[in-house]
Parts: sequence; C-alpha cells; structure tokens
Amino acid sequence: MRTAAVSAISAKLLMSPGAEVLAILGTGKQALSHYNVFTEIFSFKEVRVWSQTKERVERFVRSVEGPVRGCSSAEEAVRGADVIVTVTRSTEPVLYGQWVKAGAHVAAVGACRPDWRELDDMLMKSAVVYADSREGALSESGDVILSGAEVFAELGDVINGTKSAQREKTTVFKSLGMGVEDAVSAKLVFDQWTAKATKS
Ligand SMILES: NC(=O)C1=CN([C@@H]2O[C@H](COP(=O)(O)OP(=O)(O)OC[C@H]3O[C@@H](n4cnc5c(N)ncnc54)[C@H](O)[C@@H]3O)[C@@H](O)[C@H]2O)C=CC1
Ligand SMILES: O=C([O-])C1=[NH+]CCC1
Repeated sequence: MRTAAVSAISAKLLMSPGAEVLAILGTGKQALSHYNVFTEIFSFKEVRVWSQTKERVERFVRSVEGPVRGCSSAEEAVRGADVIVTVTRSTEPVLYGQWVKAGAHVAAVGACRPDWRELDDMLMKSAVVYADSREGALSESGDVILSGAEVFAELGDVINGTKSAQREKTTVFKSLGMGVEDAVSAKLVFDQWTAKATKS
C-alpha cells in the first residue's frame, strides 16, 4: 500500500489536471494496490488494465470492486491514457514512448534492478524524469542507468518547492521504494492501533 501511496503522490503532483484515463500494466499485488489507491483518491472516467495473459487480466477484472477494462495489448491499454502505472516483473520494456500521449504521467514501479527495464529509451529520454531517490535511481534502476536519462528531481524536491512539477510535459516517476516509507507506514499503523487500544 505504501508503494501505491507514493505513486499517487507523484500523480497528484505531476499528472495533467484534467486527467481522465488511467492505464495499469501488470495485474499482480502492486497492480491491485495501485488500482485501489488511485480509484479512491482520483476520479478517472476510465481505468484500463493489461497483463501478459488473458487469464490474468480476467482474474484482475473479477477481483476489483470498481470498473476496469481489460485490454489485450499494452499498446491498447496505454494509447490516449493520461496516467500510466507500470507494475510488472518484466526485465524488458513493456511501455514504449511512441504509444504515450504527450503530457501523460507515468509511475514506473517495476524494473527495480540495474539491468531490468519496463520503459524504452525513447520514453525515458523524452520525459522529465523524477525519482523517489536520485541516488537509488542511479544505482538500481535499469530504466535510468541503461537509457542514460537525466533525473530532473526527487519527488521531495517538488514537495518542498525547490524543483518544478512539469505537469504540461510527459513525466516519469521512477519509484524504487525507500526505508523511510516503511518507517512512516509502520508509525501510522502503530498510532492507529494505539488509538484503538486506548479507546477500548
Ligand atoms: N518501487 C517499489 O517501491 C516497489 C516495486 N516493486 C516491484 O513491482 C513489480 C510488481 O510487483 P508485484 O505486483 O508484487 O509482483 P507480482 O508478481 O504480484 O505481479 C507481477 C505482474 O507482472 C507481470 N509480468 C511478469 N513478467 C512480465 C513480463 N515479462 N511482461 C509483462 N508483464 C509481466 C505478471 O503477469 C504480473 O501481472 C516488481 O518488479 C517488484 O519488484 C514491488 C514493491 C515495491
Ligand atoms: O521498496 C520495496 O519494498 C521494493 N523495492 C523494489 C522491490 C521491493
């Protein structure tokens, strides 16, 4: 859930204000938590999902409570989408720059190893790239390292106002996960548990 929460912060800061279509590539655990968080926080008119097999797409569509359209290709899912979440275990690109609408926001969550890819070079080089941690992205993200793309800013730089949120451009948020996110999540759970325990 904390990974999806961070992706939602990236979308809040970087997606175009009139975003209507969300596409999710992947149908595993992260896909489900991203679906739940993004549909809870935002009001997309359409949500699309794609995965490697038809069976996985159908299982995902059955498992969620809200509407979602299963797609038979990644291209079909992402063409025209305003926000794209990549949550696969792929080691090769599944999302190509030529399919991505100008001004779209991509939350790139998979490919967390230096030789793994989810996004192609065209997308990485044409987008404004943000990361949770610049240091992490430069040592762990195949999409950043192998494309040679520049990391424009950390998400924290945008939150504290030292770097701009370039919403009008195509943006990529490269998520790798940080210990501080786990610590904050653990504190939230602990605080809620303590509050409940004190009431009873
Ligand atoms: N950035 C972050 O903070 C975090 C990143 N991750 C990463 O997110 C990714 C997804 O994690 P989970 O949902 O837990 O995994 P999962 O195993 O539950 O789901 C993986 C999904 O990827 C799809 N997939 C696998 N190989 C593929 C390929 N070659 N092409 C297209 N789709 C493929 C599967 O069909 C499945 O839908 C993993 O790469 C994981 O390492 C996970 C947790 C935190
Ligand atoms: O932060 C995290 O838990 C992970 N990041 C990459 C795989 C798992």
